[in-house]
Amino acid sequence: MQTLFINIKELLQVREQHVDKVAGPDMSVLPKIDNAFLLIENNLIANFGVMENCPNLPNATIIDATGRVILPTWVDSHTHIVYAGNRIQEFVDRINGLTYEEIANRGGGILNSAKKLNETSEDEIYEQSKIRLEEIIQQGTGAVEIKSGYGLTIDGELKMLRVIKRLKENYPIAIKATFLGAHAFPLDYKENHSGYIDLIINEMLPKIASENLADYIDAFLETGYFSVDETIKIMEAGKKYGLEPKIHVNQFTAIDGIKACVENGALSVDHLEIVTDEDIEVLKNSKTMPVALPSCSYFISIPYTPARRIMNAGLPLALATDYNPGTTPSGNMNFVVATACIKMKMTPEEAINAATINGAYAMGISNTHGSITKGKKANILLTQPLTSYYQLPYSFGTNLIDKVMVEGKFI
Ligand SMILES: N=CN[C@@H](CCC(=O)O)C(=O)O
Ligand SMILES: [Zn+2]
Repeated sequence: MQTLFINIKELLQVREQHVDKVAGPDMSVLPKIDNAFLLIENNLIANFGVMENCPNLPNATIIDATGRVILPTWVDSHTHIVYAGNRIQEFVDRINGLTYEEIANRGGGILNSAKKLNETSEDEIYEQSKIRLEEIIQQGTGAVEIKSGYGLTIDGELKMLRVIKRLKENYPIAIKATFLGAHAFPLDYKENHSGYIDLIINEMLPKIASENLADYIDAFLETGYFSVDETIKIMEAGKKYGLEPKIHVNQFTAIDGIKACVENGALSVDHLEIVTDEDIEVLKNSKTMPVALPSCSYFISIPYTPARRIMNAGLPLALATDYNPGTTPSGNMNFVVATACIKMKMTPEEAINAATINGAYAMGISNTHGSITKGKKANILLTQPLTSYYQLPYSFGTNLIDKVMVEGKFI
């Protein structure tokens, strides 16, 4: 089956040669073709170029994209979309002056979600979560990483990961599962951290590995949550089962966690709202992708990740949503890209690179996703007619996505 898009106003993120990520000054380069064609064959990108070279294909389905922009679907490398219920009351409590930390100290926060999750059946969690997955696909996300971490019990964590597995089986987009048992210490282990870490390492991980339920391992490395040494233990244990680390770090405090993550070969370090010069130094010459989550900064009023400092140091940067019930009840990558431009002063080119090819790197799929490259998955966004792609972040409150194609099929 062939689909041929013709007269595309701007075809973005065109990479003739494979790149797995872009860093430093290269982030400001977003290769594009004006007045382009794009040929999809079955589920793959088969060809593209300027309209003068457009092939004549009488059997193809022709789509006239006059005035419209086409780009790869967003790659959201950090979410927690499998959860039960919501935390709307905490949202109002924060408006009334409580901080995220104060709410957590009162038994709210992650423990509040864990209580709800453990009281909810797997089927019900699946039903609630699939609504969010369907929503983000319509908003243009074509690949997503989903974490556990609201179980904090053996059964709860397994339940979450089985829901993620069902989502993987039932939806066409690429999904990676991350085991986040080390998200918070359950109340029973408040004074017995080593007991909970033993539970993760000796009970949860072997079961998860035997059912092949996770691709990555995560921990919330933060003051008041998991220390550097505790996180190192978790990362080392995960790696023994083939789970590469992707770690929550430097959200509220900088405690040399990034160094530990880099030394343990983390694929990504995520949040980075508070970053020291030493943190930036250790990321240089590493394979670790820094990931910024601007919707989280927006929603709970914490600093934005210093994108310019990171990119000026020659580093790459990815953007993701962090969709979760506590700090970011939104999975809209269009909003993430716009907020990165408006609040983090990323250029549209940098933000789109961060939300496509670098996001793909941060979920280990840049061979197949994140750019318009021959042989990659036919995952593309067709916009409404636009002045130019600058309108994507500029008209930040307007839905400019007309159609989403995943693996060659419109969703
Ligand atoms: N910071 C840690 N985890 C989530 C929030 C978890 C929650 O509050 O439910 C995050 O990435 O923001
Ligand atoms: Zn998160």
